[in-house]
Amino acid sequence: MIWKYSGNDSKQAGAVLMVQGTASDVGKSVIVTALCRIFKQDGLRTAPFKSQNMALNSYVTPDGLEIGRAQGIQAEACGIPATTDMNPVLIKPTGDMHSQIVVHGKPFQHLSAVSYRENFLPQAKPLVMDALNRLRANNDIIVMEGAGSPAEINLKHRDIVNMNLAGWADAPVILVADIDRGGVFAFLVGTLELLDPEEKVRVKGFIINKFRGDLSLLQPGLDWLEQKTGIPVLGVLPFMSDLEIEAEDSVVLDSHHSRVQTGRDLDIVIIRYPRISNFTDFDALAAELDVSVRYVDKAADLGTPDIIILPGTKVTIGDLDFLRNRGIDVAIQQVMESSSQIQLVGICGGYQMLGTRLHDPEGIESGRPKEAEGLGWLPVSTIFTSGKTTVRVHGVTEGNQPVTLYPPGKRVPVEGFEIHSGNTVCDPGAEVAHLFNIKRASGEELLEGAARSDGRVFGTYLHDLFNSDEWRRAWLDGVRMSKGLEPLGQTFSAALRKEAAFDRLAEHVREHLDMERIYEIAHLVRK
Ligand SMILES: NC(=O)CC[C@H](N)C(=O)O
Repeated sequence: MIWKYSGNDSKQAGAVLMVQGTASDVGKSVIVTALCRIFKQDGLRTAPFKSQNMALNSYVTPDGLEIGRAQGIQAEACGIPATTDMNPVLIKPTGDMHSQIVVHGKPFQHLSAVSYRENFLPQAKPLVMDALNRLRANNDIIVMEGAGSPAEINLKHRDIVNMNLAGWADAPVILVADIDRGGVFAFLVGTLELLDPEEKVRVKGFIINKFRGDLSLLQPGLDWLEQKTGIPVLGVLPFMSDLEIEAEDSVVLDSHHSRVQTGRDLDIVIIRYPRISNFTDFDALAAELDVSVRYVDKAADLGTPDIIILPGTKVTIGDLDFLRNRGIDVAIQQVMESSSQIQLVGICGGYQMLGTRLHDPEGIESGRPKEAEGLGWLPVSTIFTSGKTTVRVHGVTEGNQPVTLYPPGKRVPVEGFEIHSGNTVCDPGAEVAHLFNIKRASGEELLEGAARSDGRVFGTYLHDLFNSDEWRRAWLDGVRMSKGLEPLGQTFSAALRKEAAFDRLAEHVREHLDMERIYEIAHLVRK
């Protein structure tokens, strides 16, 4: 079936449809992901767009630029390579009311919240509109996503991501509310109440998300809502507990991700510091049937895991202070001494922490020059410089690494991406075994990562590493064998699992939303 955009500027452009929410975490990005997959399934060239994203969870585009993770994943749901046009402005909070502002995939400036609002935002309209218009020129529909709530009356006049943007793009808006947290009618009616009349008329439908219960009990409320507002409810989406779609924001770690699974053979602890980056790196581990993953931010909760992982962090020295203030460094030391089987792993910022020293003479990470001693598990040091490496990589395991990590002599393929300002080198006179022989998408080849000779401690810059199926299983099986357990030998394909999750999500959303009406709202007509 062929759909055609019949809107005002239909000659040169694709359709636009915008999803906004009554609050953060109501499920906007998952609904955008679902719509992206549905439109793609229906044969439309589809792209996601979020003008400005605030997140520490990043995605590296095939051309080596950084955008918000959610837009990268949504591009995958659309079946297209991600570009920075899909998220031209990324705000990465570094703490102290400051953020690194990433524009079209490259660090632009470190700005305070006030200076971002007063100096950056007034100039940002052409930047975001050019990006959107490029996407429209090459696609049949752009699924746009708002941020937070469009009714933050104190912020509205400088808005570039909610109703102002909808106005510039003449985009119809669907407003999503989360019924699970309660107050759904007040959220919807209250949001409309706080919009200006010309903003209000942009709202063409509601979606009630995360519903658990009996629809017949909700129906009178929905009828009332439609009557009161004159805006249709496009559907009620039942709560989906096993989404298996990467979450956008680490607030989800407060809920389902931190739930403790028990009775699994391998217990993995991920240290959760305040500026954890790319926490979705560990989703594939959590999906292994013999693994439980726990996020821990207190020394007392460490227990005696089989593997401790220090994940990536936006601010390595700051989060290292956090870890020390909470005694987590000492607790890790004690756990490591309690058994010779436990492994300690660092990813990116976590790898940097495992070393002996961290130098930030220019204040790249937090705006102030800093120096710190590392945890001292690996004889490597890190220096932060203004150049930021953002690149996809692929490679194989190095031949000479400690045999405890993999079957000796076997080269196992790995892939992932790097996002860091720090550069890590071996300390003078020391020796480490490298983990991987990698090739960056930029062409450079290098030996990456470092392992202690007994293989119990290792660190790498590679995010997304655990989605390398054969490597993930070989490593976990090595840990199993060190515990006297049989290797499983079998695993799943993380890539196929992701595809299946997109399709399952799309099916769920199709079943419960009035898609015909949504096509109409987007001015898409069958030809
Ligand atoms: N992604 C990360 O963990 C980044 C680590 C560190 N903040 C750096 O920029 O080098």
